[in-house]
Amino acid sequence: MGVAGCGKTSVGEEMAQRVGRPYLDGDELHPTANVEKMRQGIALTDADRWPWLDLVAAELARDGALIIGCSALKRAYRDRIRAGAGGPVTFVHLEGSRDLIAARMAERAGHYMPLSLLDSQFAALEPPSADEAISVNIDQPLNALVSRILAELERRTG
Ligand SMILES: Nc1ncnc2c1ncn2[C@@H]1O[C@H](COP(=O)(O)OP(=O)(O)OP(=O)(O)O)[C@@H](O)[C@H]1O
Ligand SMILES: O=C(O)[C@H](O)[C@@H](O)[C@H](O)[C@H](O)CO
Repeated sequence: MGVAGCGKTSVGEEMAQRVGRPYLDGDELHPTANVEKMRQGIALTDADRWPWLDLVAAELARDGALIIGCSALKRAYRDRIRAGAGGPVTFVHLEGSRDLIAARMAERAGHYMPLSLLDSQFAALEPPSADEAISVNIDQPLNALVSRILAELERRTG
């Protein structure tokens, strides 16, 4: 979880490869209207996000081993996913500064999400506390970042 451009896809795909689990990008579950809104530089509302969050939860209910990338910016969104998943969900927050994420988004080509929406992403973000999620700083190479997450998951779940 985390704001646009924080690394959900990159980290999720790398984690999936390392642990041999499937990865699904939450972006693929957005209704077309949501994608069109974002493409036009209009931030999603709660009403836009609820049906999408329910699809994310349904995927987790279908496969509890799934690694899924989802912004899950607000506490209520995470609660909705937990409730719909019907089993334990571990959130990993990819934390980074606005400047670092803006720089990475500016370099990324071919994505519908415009840099202009980044401030609205940070405005909506309710960072999870330590008892709600694992938080990792994204200012490190991808491999190190994924190793840190896997070590923390191992420490928590054994
Ligand atoms: N640890 C890292 N170090 C350097 N670059 C990174 C790292 N993680 C991701 N990136 C780069 O940052 C950009 C954003 O990453 P990515 O697309 O994975 O983020 P995202 O959270 O999935 O974005 P969105 O939610 O907008 O789809 C990409 O160009 C990616 O290659
Ligand atoms: O909740 C939201 O506003 C959206 O999910 C966005 O975060 C994007 O889907 C994603 O991050 C792509 O950039």
